[in-house]
Amino acid sequence: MRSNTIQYEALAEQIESLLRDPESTIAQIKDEVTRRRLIEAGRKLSVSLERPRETLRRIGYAHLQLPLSLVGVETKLFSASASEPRPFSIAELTERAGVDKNLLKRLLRYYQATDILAQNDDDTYQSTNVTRALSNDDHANSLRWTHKITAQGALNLPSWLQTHQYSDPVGILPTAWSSVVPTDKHPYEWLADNPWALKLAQAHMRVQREGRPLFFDALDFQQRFAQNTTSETLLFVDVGGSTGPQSRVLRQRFPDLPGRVLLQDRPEVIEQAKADLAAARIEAEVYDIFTPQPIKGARTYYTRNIFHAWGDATCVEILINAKAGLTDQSVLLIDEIVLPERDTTAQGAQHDIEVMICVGGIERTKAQWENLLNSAGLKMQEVVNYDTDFEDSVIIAGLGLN
Ligand SMILES: C[S@@+](CC[C@H](N)C(=O)[O-])C[C@H]1O[C@@H](n2cnc3c(N)ncnc32)[C@H](O)[C@@H]1O
Repeated sequence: MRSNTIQYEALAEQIESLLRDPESTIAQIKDEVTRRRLIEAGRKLSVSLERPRETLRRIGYAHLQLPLSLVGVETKLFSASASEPRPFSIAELTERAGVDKNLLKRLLRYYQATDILAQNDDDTYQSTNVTRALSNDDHANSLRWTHKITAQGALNLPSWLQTHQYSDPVGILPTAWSSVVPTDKHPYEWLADNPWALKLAQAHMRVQREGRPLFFDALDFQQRFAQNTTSETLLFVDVGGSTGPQSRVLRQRFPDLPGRVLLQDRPEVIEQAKADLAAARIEAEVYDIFTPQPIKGARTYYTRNIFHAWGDATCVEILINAKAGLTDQSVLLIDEIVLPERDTTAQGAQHDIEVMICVGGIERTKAQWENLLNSAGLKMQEVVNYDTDFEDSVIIAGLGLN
């Protein structure tokens, strides 16, 4: 019945007409929900129409995307072609990228065929939204991180899981990644010894958050946690806050809110970030989450993407240490993915595998979170989902149910 009413040829022509001028298509789609629906529907339709050999090609050649993208980044081919909104000849790109002309023609053929660059005629190419996305410094560092770290572990995952008899690798060291890197240190210790990798990791974390909503968008921080404060009130303790993206947002959104904002992290991170943080009115101190929280009675203790790096027993230890700071007036705000029991998004599931590979971590469901909190003698008060694409949520926990 349904197949009689749908005109598939007309539908294909309609989609092709959208692709003839992608820039104006993007400009015409005004709302984010429709844009996301089109992306998901297009992706799922494409997979569901595949014949077996097409499935094999999609999966079997996926490994080329990352290294080939990195070649375009490192040669500055992408940044050169995205520098101006006009076509570039192969001769011009050869000069800018410093790549042999014959090699460049082969690379450009791959980039055109995989929609990374658009080809205008035999000899000219022009940037697209994809080329522009790959031209940004943080994005380049995120690709370098993925290439050097996550991809190595991902390629090693089948044999690593087999070696571990396919047990759930939560909290197991060495991880799939560190088993291919010459170190017996925990990945965080290894990062501390390798500043080049720490820089890439921080760029990767920034990029992952780009354009995504924040918990501040779903919760009125001032209304909920910052009534009747003075300049001495400890408003927000950003535990494992890295370079302080969230503390900065708090200061920017509530510039006149009286109270202190304090960021805690490992020594090498604090050393690198403290001058910048001070300029943004954020105090910084070294604190190890494996010791009891020395700051007592702050309004909020905030952690983002900390617990997903650790197994359950370690998380309970960190929570018990966090509890040492809490009073009845305090809450713990745990900003992490909370996976649904069914129909998880690809983004949420990919993050789970990424933390498994890199640090032996796990993204958890609501029931798993509640279990962890109860084991540490804490109560889950509320879970506020603020990004359905990534399953991002903030869990509000405390000494009691409130
Ligand atoms: C995935 S990053 C999250 C950073 C930040 N919360 C954010 O969301 O952008 C994890 C952070 O935990 C910090 N960390 C790891 N081990 C720690 C420890 N033992 N004590 C304090 N911080 C730690 C790392 O240095 C890093 O900044």
